[in-house]
Amino acid sequence: MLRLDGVTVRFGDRVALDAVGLDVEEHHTVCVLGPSGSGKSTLLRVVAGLQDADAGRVLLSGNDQRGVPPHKRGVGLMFQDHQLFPQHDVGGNVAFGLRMRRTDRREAEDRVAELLDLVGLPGAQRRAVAALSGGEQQRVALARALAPQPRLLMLDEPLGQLDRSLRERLVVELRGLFHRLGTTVLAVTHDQGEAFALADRVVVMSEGRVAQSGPPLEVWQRPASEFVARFLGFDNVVPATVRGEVADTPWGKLPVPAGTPEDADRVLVRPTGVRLAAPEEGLRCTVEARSFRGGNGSSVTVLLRPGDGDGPPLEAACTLRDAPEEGDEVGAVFDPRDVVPLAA
Ligand SMILES: Nc1ncnc2c1ncn2[C@@H]1O[C@H](COP(=O)(O)OP(=O)(O)OP(=O)(O)O)[C@@H](O)[C@H]1O
Repeated sequence: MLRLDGVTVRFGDRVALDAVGLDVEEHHTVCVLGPSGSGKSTLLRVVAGLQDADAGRVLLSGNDQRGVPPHKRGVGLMFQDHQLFPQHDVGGNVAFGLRMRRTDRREAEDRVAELLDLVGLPGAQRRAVAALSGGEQQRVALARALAPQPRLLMLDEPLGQLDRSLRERLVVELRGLFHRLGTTVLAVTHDQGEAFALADRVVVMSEGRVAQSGPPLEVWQRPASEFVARFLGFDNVVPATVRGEVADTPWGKLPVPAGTPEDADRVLVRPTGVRLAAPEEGLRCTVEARSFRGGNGSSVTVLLRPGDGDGPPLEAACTLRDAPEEGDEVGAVFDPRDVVPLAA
């Protein structure tokens, strides 16, 4: 459906996109994830035709889009701040794209009603947009973007402005909606939770390049680099020398999976892979801090200071019931399944 091939965009001497390659399959949702300034919005703008590429090609259904104006690309774009028209009511907003295409009035009314049902705002046609909550405005913006039935729907921080509980609910609803409609979606977000919940595939960007791309679970389980690991919130990353099934690290010799390439020069230890045992077992540590994370497992993150005090701190995850107190001495035992070698 969509292919980017070596797309480069420069602003003066700043490279916003650096030879980006990306594929979005029909009916799939792809989420582009990355820190501020990594080039996410520029990527959407290039696909929409709002920004020219300095090099490379954008193909939609196999056709090079060079020179094709935005309104002829058949893509829908929903921006971060949803930009509803305050002078129009909800129905007028949703019907906007249909009016532009001179859709028959009766047909447009039916389509608007159908879309408002879909986004959970049945019968809201005559309501003023200013009188809607943030979440309701977001739904109207979504209905408006879906109305002209774009072959590709692009969302820029679709849930950016909303509070956490509403976002978590909407993300589940959106995923269901896109699956039912068979919509092909390219979304941009800096929120990894949102990306992982919404996407069939995530693309992590760093400084205008694709740092990693793959199914959410794969990226989560096997971050390709220290950058991706840290961006996903993993802080247990240390230098390592790999020999066979052992990595030599500041936390001692850690088990790594068989077949780990010896050019791996650091390892990530997922906090869930650090088991807390008696001090004489494993790496001796002092509990420096603990913070309650909530959630169903009542999880606690425990910050450990290894014995001699000069090694890097180590994070462990455990349940509230098993959490040691600050100042306790414990032994850290590493589970090889949660030790992830990172490529140089
Ligand atoms: N019109 C412009 N003129 C000059 N530089 C620009 C322009 N648009 C973007 N940039 C620069 O290009 C880089 C990528 O910007 P972009 O907006 O694509 O990042 P982003 O990942 O979407 O960031 P954010 O999450 O903050 O929206 C940034 O360094 C930005 O400053």
